[in-house]
Amino acid sequence: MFFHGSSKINERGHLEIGGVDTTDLVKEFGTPLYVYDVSLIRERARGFKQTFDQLGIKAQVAYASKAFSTIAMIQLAEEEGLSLDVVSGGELYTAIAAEFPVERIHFHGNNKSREELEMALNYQIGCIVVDNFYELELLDTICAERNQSVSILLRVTPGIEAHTHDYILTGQEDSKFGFDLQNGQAAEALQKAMNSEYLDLLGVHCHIGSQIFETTGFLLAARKIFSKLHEWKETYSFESKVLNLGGGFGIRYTSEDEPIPASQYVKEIIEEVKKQASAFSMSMPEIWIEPGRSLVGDAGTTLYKIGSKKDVPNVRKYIAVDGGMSDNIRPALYEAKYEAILANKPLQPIEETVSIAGKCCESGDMLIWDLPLQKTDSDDILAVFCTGAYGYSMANNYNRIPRPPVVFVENGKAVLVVRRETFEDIVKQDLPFVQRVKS
Ligand SMILES: Cc1ncc(COP(=O)(O)O)c(C=O)c1O
Ligand SMILES: N[C@@H](CCCC[NH3+])C(=O)O
Repeated sequence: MFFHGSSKINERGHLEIGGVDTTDLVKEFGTPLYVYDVSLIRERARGFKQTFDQLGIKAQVAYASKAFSTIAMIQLAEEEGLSLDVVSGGELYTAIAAEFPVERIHFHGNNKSREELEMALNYQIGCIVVDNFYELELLDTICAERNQSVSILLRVTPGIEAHTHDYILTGQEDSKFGFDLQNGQAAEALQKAMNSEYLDLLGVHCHIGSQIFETTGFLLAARKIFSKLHEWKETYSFESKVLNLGGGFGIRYTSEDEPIPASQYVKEIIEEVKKQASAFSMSMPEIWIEPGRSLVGDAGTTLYKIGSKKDVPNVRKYIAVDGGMSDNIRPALYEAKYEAILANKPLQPIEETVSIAGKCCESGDMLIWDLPLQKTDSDDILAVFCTGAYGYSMANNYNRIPRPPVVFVENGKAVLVVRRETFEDIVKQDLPFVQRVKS
């Protein structure tokens, strides 16, 4: 079993995170419960930033807030000097509610609405990452109506098949995202942006996918982009001030995963960009990256209570917990794998192999298949590791299950940063169809 960050087994023989006993967390906040190890998030953020600083490279490390967007998390990103990537009006609203410095906010998305673009312009955020011709024209029109300029990047698709799950690939030619680099669309977008009175084109952006374990894809993307940038310099006298290479750095969900350290991704990317810049006699652009998962993924642990069991003799033993695909849809969506232990008795000998089921009304609502575990009793606490990215942010109310609360732990203190949803919250938006007359 691999323990992340400050997670360890304490003298009471319980799982402890951030200096707080998880059984105490359960007593205070109930289950299911998302627990975040704040010092691990800080460590990850500093790791990225320090690598750029040590190598003297002008950079922005933007937290891709889609991985886990809450006011507290955005405040933490601000404290750590990160920039912020948002992909919707809701994520932008959260950033504004957290009073995140607007000049460090970058707005992504393949179908931003007029309202969302206007919201970004109202707040005068740092940069809009333009994804397609529709958006390019719409943004230009809105800016002209308001006589307001805005900094933009163009999202390009370099035609790279990174090695990851198909659903989280984004840099390939057949993708809904970005302007194709090879077929002339990116060059057409470049000219349109350069001809606009209101769009200040800072450079290009690309994001090749998520949960990527090798640097090859990033380096290949940098090479392809540079060769285009060189062409664009010769043809259009365009020089990219910024090169944003996105996020996607892989993390260790299970002991089979072997991610490389964040610093290595960054060092290799920098080396390649330097090499390309010098080969084409171009000036070194500012490098931006957008990690999401690698900042928060392994800092999150979900605590569940064990409930019902079902033995299918000679086949499998199902053990159900009080959450499931409503708080972690990743196993159902991507066949994502997780590791888990019993937080209240992790030192007891492993006695059986069980499969952890959620409580939703779906056969596919399975959190972990074939997990070696201690003998369980009802009310034992199951801790599933590495749920910090795309867990809470993709949580839903399927079966009208309230979303769990989020607790930040650090230096022996626990702070509730998202309260548990209630049944009242769940019906809050509902309106009656039939008006009941009170007698
Ligand atoms: C444009 C963009 N930037 C950054 C990210 C963050 O990716 P990850 O969480 O894998 O670092 C994503 C998600 O894949 C993305 O689409
Ligand atoms: N939501 C995905 C990653 C997609 C990232 C967004 N472009 C996951 O849980 O792994």
